[in-house]
Amino acid sequence: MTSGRVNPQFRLEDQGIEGLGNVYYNYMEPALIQEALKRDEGTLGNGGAFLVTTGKFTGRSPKDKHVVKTDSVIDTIWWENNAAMSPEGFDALHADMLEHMKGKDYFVQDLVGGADPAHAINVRMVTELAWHGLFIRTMLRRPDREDLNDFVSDFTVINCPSFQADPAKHDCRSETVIAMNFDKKMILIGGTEYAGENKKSVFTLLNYLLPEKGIMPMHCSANHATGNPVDAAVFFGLSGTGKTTLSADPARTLIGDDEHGWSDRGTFNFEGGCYAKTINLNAEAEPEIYATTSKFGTVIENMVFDPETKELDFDDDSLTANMRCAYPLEYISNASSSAMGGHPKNIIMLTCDAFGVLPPIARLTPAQAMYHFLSGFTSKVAGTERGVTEPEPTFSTCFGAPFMPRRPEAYGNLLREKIAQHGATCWLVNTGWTGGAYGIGSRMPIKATRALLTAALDGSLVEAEFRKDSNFGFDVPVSMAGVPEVLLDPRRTWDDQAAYDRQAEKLVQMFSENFQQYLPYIDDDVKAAAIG
Ligand SMILES: Nc1ncnc2c1ncn2[C@@H]1O[C@H](COP(=O)(O)OP(=O)(O)O)[C@@H](O)[C@H]1O
Ligand SMILES: C=C(OP(=O)(O)O)C(=O)O
Ligand SMILES: [Mn+2]
Repeated sequence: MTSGRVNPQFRLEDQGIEGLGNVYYNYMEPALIQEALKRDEGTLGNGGAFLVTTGKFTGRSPKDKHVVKTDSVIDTIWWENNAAMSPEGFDALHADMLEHMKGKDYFVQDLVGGADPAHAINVRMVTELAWHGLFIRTMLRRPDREDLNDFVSDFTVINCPSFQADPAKHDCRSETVIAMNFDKKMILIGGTEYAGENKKSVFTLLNYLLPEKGIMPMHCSANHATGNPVDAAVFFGLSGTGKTTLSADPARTLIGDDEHGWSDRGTFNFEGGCYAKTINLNAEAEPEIYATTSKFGTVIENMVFDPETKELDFDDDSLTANMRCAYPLEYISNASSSAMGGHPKNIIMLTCDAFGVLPPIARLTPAQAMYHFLSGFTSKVAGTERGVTEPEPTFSTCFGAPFMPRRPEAYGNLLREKIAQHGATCWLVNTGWTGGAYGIGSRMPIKATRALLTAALDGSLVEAEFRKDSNFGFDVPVSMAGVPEVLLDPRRTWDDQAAYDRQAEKLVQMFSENFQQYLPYIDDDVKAAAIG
């Protein structure tokens, strides 16, 4: 049996996917929730939210992500960062997955990645779980119902959590697999229920496709001054650094919380929804995000709740610290309906410094911005990747290495050209530790980060007095209304200032060692901005 709305010329059979049980094409939210409940995939929460747990996998499995080594991509993929899979391994995986799918029900969502129609791609998501259908429908962009009648996908993603890969046969690392085949225009996901893999696969795909069109794909959130889309800002950052939290600013209009493109026309969201962390989510501090957790269709992943009242426990991280809610952009009252904005006037690079060395904000020259973008210094935050249980310092180039199929310079050079062309002001913002390293100090108060960002974005911060940081060479404001002055000078926040100096020296050394790999690829001005 098949039901729902689909292009009659582009059914699963037309893609060689046959022998399934029931196929549900483009079911809308209430119908997906009904099917998910029927299958006991989760439970209904307050306001019609849908609550699920994902078992063993509650974060991404970056080591299980593979790119298929076909001739057409052999010279463009950054193989040091992307595990290869042989075409033969992929074909075996594909065949075995299709066999495994036989007789089982599947959900198909025909969706769009990219809010700017000029640069959008059609993505068909085929999911074993009804709630994965609901998740990805929430997260990507939903075409008009009528447009489904002639929808043909550019790429197809099949997500089958009950499938277990065989490393010997499928040329992968474990039973969990995310395999991207750019020639066959297909992504196969197996052995994990963590919903984030769905959206980050599409992101990785766009990160591959868009640079060829001169579009800079960015792991960033974005917003603009309310009433003035031309005054846009982007916030780069690896998972857990504050993209979602800091872009939801009541004083500004939200463009998106995680993945954007920068074209000749300005910034555009790839997605139509947000995916926020709910750990310690607080109604006073984050009222808008908090409110989405009791709205219809919000997908709530791995949160502990009271079975009688369905009340959520925001402090209980016993399932994972990476508990999440996924909701459509419209659930944030000041979200942009077009999900587009102008060329970024300000570029923020968020870093979660677990060493407590970096200042809460620093102004970067364009060369320093390029240096920090390529370096991507930050921490992996607990729960976001399998095996990470406490903040783990890392250099994640482009602030999103796990999602970058091309070499870092491909993205770095595009960003650099665009910064030069549009005269963006760049900032490095530490949302990590202050008053000592992780274990001694504390996380930067969100209030201070917000106050500094507000001043950066409204133009008042550039007027402040700055000091040149002797370790890192960037400009740090000396004082700012609403922010305790001591906070601006991390050395003074430490009890033991000699210990600060030692830690800073160590970090400078780490930057310098990490950057060696980029020296052959960069210009002299960026070399001059290098640290150490
Ligand atoms: N100074 C700060 N700035 C931003 N986030 C902070 C700060 N201090 C603590 N946090 C917490 O860190 C987490 C940031 O996560 P999130 O905004 O989801 O990051 P991302 O979207 O980049 O993955 C949130 O749980 C937030 O409450
Ligand atoms: C969905 C994710 O992204 P982020 O934490 O950057 O929002 C993830 O890393 O799994
Ligand atoms: Mn986020």
